[in-house]
Formats: sequence, structure tokens, C-alpha cells
Amino acid sequence: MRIGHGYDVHKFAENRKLILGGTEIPYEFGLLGHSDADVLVHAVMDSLLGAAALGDIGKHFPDTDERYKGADSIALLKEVCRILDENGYKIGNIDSTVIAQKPKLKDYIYAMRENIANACGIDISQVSVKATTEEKLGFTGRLEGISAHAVCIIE
Ligand SMILES: Nc1ccn([C@@H]2O[C@H](COP(=O)(O)O)[C@@H](O)[C@H]2O)c(=O)n1
Ligand SMILES: C[C@@]1(CO)OP(=O)(O)OP(=O)(O)OC[C@H]1O
Repeated sequence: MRIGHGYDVHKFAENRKLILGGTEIPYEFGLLGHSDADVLVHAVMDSLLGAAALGDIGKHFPDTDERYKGADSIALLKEVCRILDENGYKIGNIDSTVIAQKPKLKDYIYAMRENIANACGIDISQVSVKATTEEKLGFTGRLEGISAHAVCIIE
């Protein structure tokens, strides 16, 4: 059994969709990135790659590579899960926290869990997504961006 941890941050920008956990969330700002900037899925991918000691998303999907411009992070997650499978690993469970002052995410949590579970070929009960604010403190509190943490167990 091996444990993994992932962390990511993306800043808010105008004229971008807000995609979290493969779900489009209505909000006045989206997140800036080379890909769709799905900060939650990025943290999940880094936790899985970390658990397997197989590097990180920047190694597998460089932000200098045009192939990943505007990439659907759920498709990248499928590729990470294929790499884990190829290396003989199975996912035990994933837990994650999105840190966002706004928007309220509770109505989208189930859809995010479902998208992540489907991409990984696991049951939704193996995927947890939580949300919290930082009580208006720090860069998330100032509405500058969103961060996410993820941990996982692989076997
Ligand atoms: N972007 C967010 C942040 C929080 N929630 C939900 O609200 C609860 C209370 O958050 P606090 O930061 O005030 O502790 C939290 O446990 C989440 O259920 C949310 O939906 N979206
Ligand atoms: C996901 C990738 C894909 O090019 O691009 P970004 O959306 O910029 O996201 P980041 O969290 O900076 O990770 C780097 C890249 O792997």
C-alpha cells in the first residue's frame, strides 16, 4: 500500500470557464492555465503519480507542449490512471479538498466525484471531494484563485 499527495493552485481570470472536477461551474471568473486549469483534477493526478513515484503532471504533460493547450484535465486523469494500471497499481481511495472563497461548490460535489471516479474506473464511494473557504484569508480569501489538495492510497 502506498500513499500519495498532490497540491495545485490556479489564479482567477476573466473570459475563462470555471472547471472543477470535470464540471463546469457557473461563476464570473474561470481559472487560468495552459490546460482547462482544473485545479482539483491536477491535485488528484499529482497524488496518484506521487503515490507511484512516477513524477508529476508537469513531467507527463508539459505546459510547453501545444498538445495540452486547453486540454480536458479529465482526459489527462484517464491517462494517469492508464499509466498506474500499466505499472500494476490499483487505486484504494482518493480524498480531496478544494479551497475556494467563492463560488459555493456543494451542489457540484457529487458530479465532481462521479467524473473523477469514472475517469479512474473506480466506484464513486472511493472518491471524496470536499470544499472549504479560508475565511477570507490569504490568496483564496482575496478571491485571487483556487487551490486544491488531494491524497490517495494505491495498492
Ligand atoms: N467554496 C465552498 C466553500 C465551502 N463550501 C461548504 O461550506 C462549508 C463551510 O465552509 P467554511 O469554509 O466556512 O468552513 C464547507 O464545509 C462546505 O460544505 C462550499 O460548498 N463551497
Ligand atoms: C496541466 C498542465 C498541462 O500542460 O497545464 P496547466 O493547466 O498550466 O496546469 P499546471 O497545474 O500548471 O500543470 C502543468 C501542466 O501539466
